[in-house]
Amino acid sequence: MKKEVIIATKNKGKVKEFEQLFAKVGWTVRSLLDYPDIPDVIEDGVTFAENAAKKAETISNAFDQMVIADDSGLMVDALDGRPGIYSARYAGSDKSDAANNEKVLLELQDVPSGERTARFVCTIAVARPNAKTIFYEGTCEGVIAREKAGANGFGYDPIFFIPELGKTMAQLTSKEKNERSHRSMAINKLFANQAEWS
Ligand SMILES: O=c1nc[nH]c2c1ncn2[C@H]1C[C@H](O)[C@@H](COP(=O)(O)OP(=O)(O)OP(=O)(O)O)O1
Ligand SMILES: [Mg+2]
Repeated sequence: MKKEVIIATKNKGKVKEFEQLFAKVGWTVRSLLDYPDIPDVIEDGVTFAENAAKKAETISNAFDQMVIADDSGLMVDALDGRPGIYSARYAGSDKSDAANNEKVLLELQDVPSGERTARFVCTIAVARPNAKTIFYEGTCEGVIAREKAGANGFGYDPIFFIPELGKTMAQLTSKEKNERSHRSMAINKLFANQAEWS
């Protein structure tokens, strides 16, 4: 039988990437996009891990089965790590990627090239009935560009420039993004440690 995993997310960009990443091991992905009536989980933790755990555990309790959640975001050194856990709603409650990107670009307007370092962080939580939630983290280093470039991906991808490739994350193919992204690094750890959760 084909294996199936539930990911506690409503983010279409994440769902697409998880589908691609889990396809490598022959698993299919269900997400909260398949269950539109499930209310949003309030992300009131103070760390990526707390928010990931809350999303995974709430939905695991609802389905009484293993559920994976992803809490992720952009940490900009010149902004003392912001937007961090507030990445999704950085420019307001409507979670607009365009507005979030504009806000970061504006805040970094006067920051010189050498000081625009940033990283994407992804914490994945695996929640199971009657078991301790476990976590896998991945990061991806880059710098904040001067302007948006590229149309692939989602979120802050158009302003996240990877110097070694000379491209923003949004200029990468999904295969290229999946070879280096914070999300794929966390998922690789999850796959490598399957004995811990299955
Ligand atoms: O690969 C990425 N490429 C670009 N931007 C990214 C990426 N990964 C996370 N991000 C940004 C998007 C969002 O502004 C925030 C995640 O916020 P986060 O709360 O984890 O997700 P969300 O609210 O969009 O969906 P959900 O909570 O249902 O999983 O970080
Ligand atoms: Mg969220």
